[in-house]
Amino acid sequence: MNKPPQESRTGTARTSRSGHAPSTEPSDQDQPAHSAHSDHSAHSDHSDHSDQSDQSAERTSVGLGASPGDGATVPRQTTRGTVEGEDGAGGAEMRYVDLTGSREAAGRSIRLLDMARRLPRLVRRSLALAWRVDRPATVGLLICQTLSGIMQALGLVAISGTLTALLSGGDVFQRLLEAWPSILLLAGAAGARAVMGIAVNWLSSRLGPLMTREAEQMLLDGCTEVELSAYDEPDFNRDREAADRGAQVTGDLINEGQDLIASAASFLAGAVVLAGVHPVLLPLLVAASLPQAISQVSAARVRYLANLRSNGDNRMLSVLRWHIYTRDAADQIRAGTMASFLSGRYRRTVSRINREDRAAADQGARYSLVGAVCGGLGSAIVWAAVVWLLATGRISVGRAGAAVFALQTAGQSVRGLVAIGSRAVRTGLYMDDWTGFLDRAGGFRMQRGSHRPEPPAKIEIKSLSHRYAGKGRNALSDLSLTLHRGEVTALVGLNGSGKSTLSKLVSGLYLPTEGEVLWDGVSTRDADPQALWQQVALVPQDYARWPLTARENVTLGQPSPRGDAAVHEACEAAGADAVIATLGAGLDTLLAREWLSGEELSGGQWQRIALGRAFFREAGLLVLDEPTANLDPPTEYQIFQRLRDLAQDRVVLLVTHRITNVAVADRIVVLDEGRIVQEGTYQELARQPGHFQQLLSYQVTSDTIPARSESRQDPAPA
Ligand SMILES: Nc1ncnc2c1ncn2[C@@H]1O[C@H](COP(=O)(O)OP(=O)(O)OP(=O)(O)O)[C@@H](O)[C@H]1O
Repeated sequence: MNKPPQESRTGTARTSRSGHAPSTEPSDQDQPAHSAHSDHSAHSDHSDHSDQSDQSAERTSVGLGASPGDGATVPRQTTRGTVEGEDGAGGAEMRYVDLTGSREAAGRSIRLLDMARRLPRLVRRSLALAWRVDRPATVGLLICQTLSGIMQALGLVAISGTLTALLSGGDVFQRLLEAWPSILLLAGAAGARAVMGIAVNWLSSRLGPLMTREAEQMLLDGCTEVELSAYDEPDFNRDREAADRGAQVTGDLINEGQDLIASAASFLAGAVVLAGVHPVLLPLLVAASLPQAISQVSAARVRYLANLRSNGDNRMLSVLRWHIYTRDAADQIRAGTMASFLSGRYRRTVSRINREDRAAADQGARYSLVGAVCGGLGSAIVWAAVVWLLATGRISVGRAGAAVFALQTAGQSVRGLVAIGSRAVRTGLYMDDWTGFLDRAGGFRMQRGSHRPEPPAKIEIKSLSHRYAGKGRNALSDLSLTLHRGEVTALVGLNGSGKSTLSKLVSGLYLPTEGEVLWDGVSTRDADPQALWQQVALVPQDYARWPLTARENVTLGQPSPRGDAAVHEACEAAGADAVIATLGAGLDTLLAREWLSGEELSGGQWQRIALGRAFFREAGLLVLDEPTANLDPPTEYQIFQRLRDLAQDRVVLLVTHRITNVAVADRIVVLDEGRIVQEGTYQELARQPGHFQQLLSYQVTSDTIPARSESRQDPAPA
């Protein structure tokens, strides 16, 4: 089955076989909501939002997430330590590697103190990113937020002043006269706060998406800077997925940050008023809010951990969705009558997630209930204290009124602080994954030399061995070979003998685990990778089908100074000119059928475009890995005829199973189990007993296949 995209949301990295990154799957429905918060004191919706945010973060990351092909998928030990067999066939169901170990530990550390410790770092980090994407908006947001906080504090002081004046004894007119400055202040502060609120919303809804996109961009840039071998490492894939999820939620931090500041401001205002009424009230309020705060943090932790546990399943859902929704496998799902099998697996995965969610919801509700009961008792104590202070004449009626307002405001803000704080800390855990990945690029950042190679005259492979990450045996062992400019070298051998691996090592895509690949005497380790790849034209077995125009598919976005003339020349050499001629808008045609005005090509037509791509590139090394697998015989013939011309000023490495075609090569290298077992010209090897002769003997020709009339046992004539 075709691979799901590596980057389904952004559609940027490796593409599926069709090369069409699913532009909408699963992005739209799963995008974290960057909702503008119109009322900072309305905390009741936060937990919902945070849950959605967690869920969506999980799902969106999946799109980007590992494909079955990138090493991240293995039958998985479940949390109970067994391999689950739920596919109805008695076998182990494919599950993503449990990626949650270290993160689960981190999640368990969400405690009140830990939260308090992390918050300043989080605010700093989100401000730094905001500063990076839009400085004026960041400054504006900070100013408006601070002013809004001050207005809130002033409003509360004004309420207190108004109540004290109105509820004091004496003449009503006199009381009103005393109260009006406070009323004026109250109205002014409320008006100013409303305006600031609008400005804050405007600026944060401007900043949030910018921050998320910048975080994504930084992640994409980070990914292009890593060694190709990183993709073979489960750790890298795990960290990259986690980082992607982190990038998704960076924009949320701006909302969380502003909610935190708003809550802190209203708490401060309430605290100032309360402290003015009587010194015992504030500590009493904080103590009374503590149980509820602890229960909220506990509930948040339970939700976070449940999300972590469902990580792998969410990823699997995304992969299944990709295969079920998109056109890539639609024919095979139908012809293979797989629909009920796939949707059954989807349903089972969903029910596992539902189980986790339900358990978390039940547990969270239990915590909340205990918190609410304790909070209720705490409130009763605080209110009793106010009544007692009033009854014993320790505070006046006016002050008691002010205390009531202040208590409500401060109490609500303490709860808000804790709720938003726990959400922000969860966001911060995701963001840690993002920053950690960027700092280390998953530990695989390319660190090669600075030598800028010219088109190579000679590529020497010296005592080279290569072993892929996590593999118990070498893909290539102790291999030595020299490739020359002007020569076509063909690599032949059985499946898995190491041909593609060798071509990737020669191209500098991989660095050998032992030995060297020397381009004119300089190791690929010491060359600037970008400069080296400028000299590589590669047609891999699985070439990308970019959802770009035909022109861009050939130029790869790097046009020649000769313009379209060079594109047409390359296309002609690859037999792609005939393909271009059939396209509605010629080179401007978008090669993506699902997209508006796009056109779809056949497998062989795509292969011609991929070859045109390689011929267009003015590179010193041409690597063709099974370049004609999908071509019709005339085009295949044309390509092999062209190869000799192309080899005149470059090194050509050809990987093919079509043994009869390798006659075009100057030299044939036969690989078996990662070792060179034969080397020579076609004529030499064809005469020599050995692997090549065996391979040659399997080529289907009219001589080797018995004719139908000979093989058929015709009934004897009557
Ligand atoms: N990315 C990878 N990670 C781990 N192992 C790999 C990877 N790519 C290839 N291998 C392994 O390396 C060995 C050589 O693979 P390679 O693709 O080079 O063979 P090949 O000769 O090109 O095969 P084919 O003729 O089927 O294309 C195989 O055992 C394969 O499983």
